Amino acid sequence: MELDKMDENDWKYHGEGNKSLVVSHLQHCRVLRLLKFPSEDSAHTRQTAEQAFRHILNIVDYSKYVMKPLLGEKYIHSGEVVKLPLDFVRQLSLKVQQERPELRCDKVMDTFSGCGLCLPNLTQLPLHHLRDHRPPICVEIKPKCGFLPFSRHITKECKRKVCRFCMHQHYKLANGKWKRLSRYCPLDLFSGSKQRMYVALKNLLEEPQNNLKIFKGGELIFSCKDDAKQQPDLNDLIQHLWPYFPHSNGLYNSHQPGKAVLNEFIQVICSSLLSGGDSNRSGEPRKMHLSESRPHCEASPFPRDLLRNGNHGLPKDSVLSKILQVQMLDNLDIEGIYPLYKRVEQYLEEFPKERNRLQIDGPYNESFMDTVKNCPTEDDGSVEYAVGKVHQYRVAMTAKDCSIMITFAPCEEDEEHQLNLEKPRFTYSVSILDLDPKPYEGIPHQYKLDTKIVNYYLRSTQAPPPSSLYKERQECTLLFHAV
Ligand SMILES: O=P(O)(O)O[C@@H]1[C@@H](OP(=O)(O)O)[C@H](OP(=O)(O)O)[C@H](O)[C@H](OP(=O)(O)O)[C@H]1OP(=O)(O)O
Ligand SMILES: Nc1ncnc2c1ncn2[C@@H]1O[C@H](COP(=O)(O)OP(=O)(O)OP(=O)(O)O)[C@@H](O)[C@H]1O
Repeated sequence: MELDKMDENDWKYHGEGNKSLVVSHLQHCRVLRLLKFPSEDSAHTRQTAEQAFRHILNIVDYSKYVMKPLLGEKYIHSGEVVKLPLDFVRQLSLKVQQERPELRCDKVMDTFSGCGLCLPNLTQLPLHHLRDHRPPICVEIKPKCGFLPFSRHITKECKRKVCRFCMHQHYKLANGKWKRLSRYCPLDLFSGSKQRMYVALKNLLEEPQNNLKIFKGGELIFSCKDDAKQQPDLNDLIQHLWPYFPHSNGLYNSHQPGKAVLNEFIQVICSSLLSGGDSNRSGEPRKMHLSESRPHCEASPFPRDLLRNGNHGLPKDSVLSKILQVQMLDNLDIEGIYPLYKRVEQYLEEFPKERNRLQIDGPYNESFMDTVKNCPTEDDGSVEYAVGKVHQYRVAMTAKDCSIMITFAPCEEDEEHQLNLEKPRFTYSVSILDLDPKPYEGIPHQYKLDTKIVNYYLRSTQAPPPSSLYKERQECTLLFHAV
């Protein structure tokens, strides 16, 4: 890719989140990730190219020196910062505008700094794997927080029983962010039990929201609809998946062949999420167990009587286990972190120059990583302890908001990295993306949001219904029983 010969016609819109917009190259397996800003915020126009460059460099350093050592080399692609011609970025911004979903248009692409991040296109597989005519399928999952908080600082008992994702659903529905509740529960996905993972993935397929996207040959084929009222088309997905699971025709006596295809598809996803674990002497994968946290969320639709105390847990080096371990660096919960944040703030008010030494805004290097790894377990009242815990919390927040990309394609018998399934065989790769640092200044917002989510959940699930509704409830108990 020659940076001085960039042509917007070589790129197309690929996707976006809250903070960045991604375009993919038409020929090469590359994407460009460009930052976005609130459209009403003209302040970013004053951000110098130098500051923007530093910002993106911080993102790369954080991925390289903090997240990579914690999550494992093999899952992370940190990318490189590139300086792009301003004219190219402006033309690109105009070109992609019509493709952007309406709900993301509250922000505009950064067309001022000329800085971007160049990464491998993870929805594709490197060419040498592609001996088959069927293009790779890529499943992107944003799993969110996979454990129940266990901190002694928690003041609301429900946080120990119902996971943040399930509680947050009620708040999102009330705010109009989504039109239907998702039945996905992260604790099921992170359980390591194939049954529970199956249910979690099935629920993601039924209501993907922003937690599931599927690509075929790099093109998005399944996600939440732009019009949130519409449900995604599972039949359409099945049509796309048929050629990858041809023998599923024979399963289920062909009564529900579509169901068999989805069933196999889910199994492939489960296997890749659980793969990568090393084995102990008897060949059994080493497991990670959640000793500190209750392993089941009371709001999950998974039937309680099917919960067994079997030896589940996640294989130790699997992508899910790696992410969960980093998420669990948040062992004080926001309720325990907020007072420590205030301790740091007070200290910085007195000694503003200490901000750099304490690496509040980076740089994200080995020394930052040392503070994260070697933070004392007991509070000695020092600012160092407070900063260490705040750093750990922010790292955990990144892991709670990252995405996993599983890309697989049919392969030939002798290829490495095969999923260990009877038939068919796939070559696959698993990566973790969106590993940006979460801002230190975001902590007060997190504290308020946590209170809102919990209070809203308690009000919406425990409040006595309005009197007229109550009458109806008594008359039709069968229809209105609590879920
Ligand atoms: O707070 P949450 O759990 O709602 O997470 C936010 C995400 O919402 P979600 O609940 O996944 O739909 C949110 O995602 P969406 O914009 O809703 O797709 C962002 O990922 C946000 O991170 P950032 O501010 O862009 O760095 C996320 O904010 P952080 O809390 O990770 O900073
Ligand atoms: N390296 C990559 N290869 C392929 N697709 C990518 C890559 N990086 C990002 N994408 C796509 O672009 C989308 C947006 O990217 P990303 O999640 O990094 O945005 P974000 O704005 O940081 O997200 P968030 O809303 O979580 O803050 C992703 O959901 C994914 O589909």
